[in-house]
Amino acid sequence: MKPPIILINYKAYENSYGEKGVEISKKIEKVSKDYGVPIIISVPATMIYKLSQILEIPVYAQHVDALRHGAHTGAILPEMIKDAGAKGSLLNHSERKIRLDEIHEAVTRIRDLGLESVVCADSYELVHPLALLRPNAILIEPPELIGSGRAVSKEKPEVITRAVNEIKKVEGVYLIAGAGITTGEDVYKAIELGADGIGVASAVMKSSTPEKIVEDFVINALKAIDKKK
Ligand SMILES: O=C(CO)COP(=O)(O)O
Repeated sequence: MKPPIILINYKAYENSYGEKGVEISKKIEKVSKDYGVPIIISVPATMIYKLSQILEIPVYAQHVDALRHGAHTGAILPEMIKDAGAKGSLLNHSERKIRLDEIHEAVTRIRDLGLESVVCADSYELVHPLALLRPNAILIEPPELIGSGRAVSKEKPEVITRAVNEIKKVEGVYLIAGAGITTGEDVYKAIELGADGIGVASAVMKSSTPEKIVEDFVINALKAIDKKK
């Protein structure tokens, strides 16, 4: 059975960068190693190099610009995140949306560079069309539940089940679910509903004991996967 996918999006929370960013990342890596479960962290662009140097878990960017080398002030190109040590990037997050043609270009360039992409979808209807672009995974997240503490798996389980049906139309693309994931039970439920894993931000980034939250998520993800066997 393949391991669950756990993606922690640091966003721009206070402990997403600097010494605090290093500290939380080391704690997350320890849980990943203790349980043998890969945990992806998507970090601010300024932290990619530093964290890639000291960690073995996959470090992702939170966004890339689908642009080529040239006169683009402030741009973050796929080549730049690769050079900094990133293994991949999130794309099209609700808080950082890009156009469909930009998603297509970014996914293709990221793949050509040997990196991975996780494309966010804010409704299940977009899961199939976005999966046709062949990212590594789609992250389904109803925007109204993001940061709410009300988990998609409990509040809108039908979004996950419908997204799971959509992803089946395309082979080899994983489906992960996020928005409001707070407890181990939320994680268990998401995987029970058919997701390959979860995406999370605030429950981890705003916790005073993030390692305990992540451990609880991992234990429950493993339990849910085990039950599916
Ligand atoms: O946007 C998210 C992950 O990308 C989810 O955010 P929350 O876990 O804070 O709801």
